[in-house]
Amino acid sequence: MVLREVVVNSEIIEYNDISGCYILRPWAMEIWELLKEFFDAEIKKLKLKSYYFPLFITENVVQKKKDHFEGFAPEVAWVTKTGNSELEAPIAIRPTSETVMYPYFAKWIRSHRNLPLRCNQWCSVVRWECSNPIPLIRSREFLWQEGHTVFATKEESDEEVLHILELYRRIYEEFLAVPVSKGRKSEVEKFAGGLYTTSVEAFIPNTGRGIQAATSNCLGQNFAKMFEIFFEDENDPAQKKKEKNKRSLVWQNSWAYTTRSIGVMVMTHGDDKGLVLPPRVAPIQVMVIPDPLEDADMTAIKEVCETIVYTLSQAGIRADLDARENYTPEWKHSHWEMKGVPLRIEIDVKDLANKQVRVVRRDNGAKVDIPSTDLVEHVQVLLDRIQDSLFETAKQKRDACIEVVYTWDEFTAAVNDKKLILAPWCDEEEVEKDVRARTEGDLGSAKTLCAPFDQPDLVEGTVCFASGKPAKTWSFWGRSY
Ligand SMILES: O=C1CCCN[C@@H]1CCCn1cnc2cc(F)c(Cl)cc2c1=O
Ligand SMILES: [Mg+2]
Repeated sequence: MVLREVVVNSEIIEYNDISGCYILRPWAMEIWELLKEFFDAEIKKLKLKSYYFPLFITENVVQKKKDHFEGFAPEVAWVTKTGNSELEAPIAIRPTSETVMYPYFAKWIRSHRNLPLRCNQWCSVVRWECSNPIPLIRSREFLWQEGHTVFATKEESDEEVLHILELYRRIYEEFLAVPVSKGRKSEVEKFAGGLYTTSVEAFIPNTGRGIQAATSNCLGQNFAKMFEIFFEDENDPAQKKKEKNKRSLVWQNSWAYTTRSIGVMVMTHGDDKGLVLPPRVAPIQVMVIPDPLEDADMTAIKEVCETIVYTLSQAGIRADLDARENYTPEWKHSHWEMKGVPLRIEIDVKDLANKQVRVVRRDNGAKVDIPSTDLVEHVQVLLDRIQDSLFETAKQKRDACIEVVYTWDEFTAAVNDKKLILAPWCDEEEVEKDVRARTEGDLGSAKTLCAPFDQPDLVEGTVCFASGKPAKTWSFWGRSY
């Protein structure tokens, strides 16, 4: 089932009249909140502080940095009037918050005692992209967190970039059960204003496209120069000798993940019955459904169901009961399968008599009768097994798509076979641009996804698949979202 159908049928998304804008319904927001709960707790351990900066950016601020943002100008949405009166100067809606935040970082940072400054905000951003919108994957407004941190030294900055990247890997692999590759973006793909960009990259086997899952940038001192963010570093011996107020430029990072993560999960695990939710992000992990025969004692069955829901909930399992009388059990089974609920518990009079329940797994359809005595342990074991099985299955599928190539012909064949390509590369920008040009097609061109930190051996003398020059690094290539 295609993404658009799954997200609507599973009640994750409702389409809205503005193209590229979507309503996130509870089934999406509860997943987002489970991810946020984990990530926010982790960054609070790193002493990140919560901020909220304005949605609006004055034109002169955006124009002042226009050289930096010139490539993005077409995506910026502007407010030009209120009521019937034109605004004197148009106001931009934030597509990202560097230009909103950094003038204040410059104001707030005077000495090294103000450092590190660690700012995170949970908000939405607007990017009026014109390429075809895809719910959750490419929308004109999306939810994200954006972390913006400021350090006195490059070492602190480098270390945090990787710490945050590991949190993003955990979000995908431990919660969404999506395998991702950590790596470094090429000079062409990196955040233009930064020093280097690291990312976690996912891959969608069905479409054969890579997708950037989250990004963690080291900005170096580039934005410090642009926004004049200095600090007086009494510890710097050089400053002792020179004039008192010799100041140093700060080192900065910025990092984000978005509601795109939910879309990647849907595409990774969905099947022809609809959504398949990894238990750790399932708003409901177990749905209890009474399965009465005609003249069954409904009250007795319902009581048992309510006790089961209560017992599971007390154990911290997100369980619910669907005892609606206006729907048949069969309707309910397919409804909750469509919504991807990991486990279904069916109760009928036979189960009542045998003091057991029937548990059905959403991921592989397995049915098992378990005693209603040690139900909690059984259910928790099953949920953990589903979580691991979804990840392992997705990892095998993704790994089966990886193709190692050494020549141009092997490369183009692999692109057409919708593979995730691993190729030795000379790491030259011009060569990457050339590959993109030469692979242009109606399905889009191939580009670098990342140079994985986990590098295979690069045998001496290996040449770049595209240029024939000495290869410097292995890189993932492919079509992408
Ligand atoms: O990736 C992150 C982590 C969180 C904070 N931001 C950076 C860079 C974002 C790049 N980027 C991405 N998209 C943009 C769209 C725009 F319209 C404008 Cl004006 C700027 C940008 C832009 O800078
Ligand atoms: Mg963009």
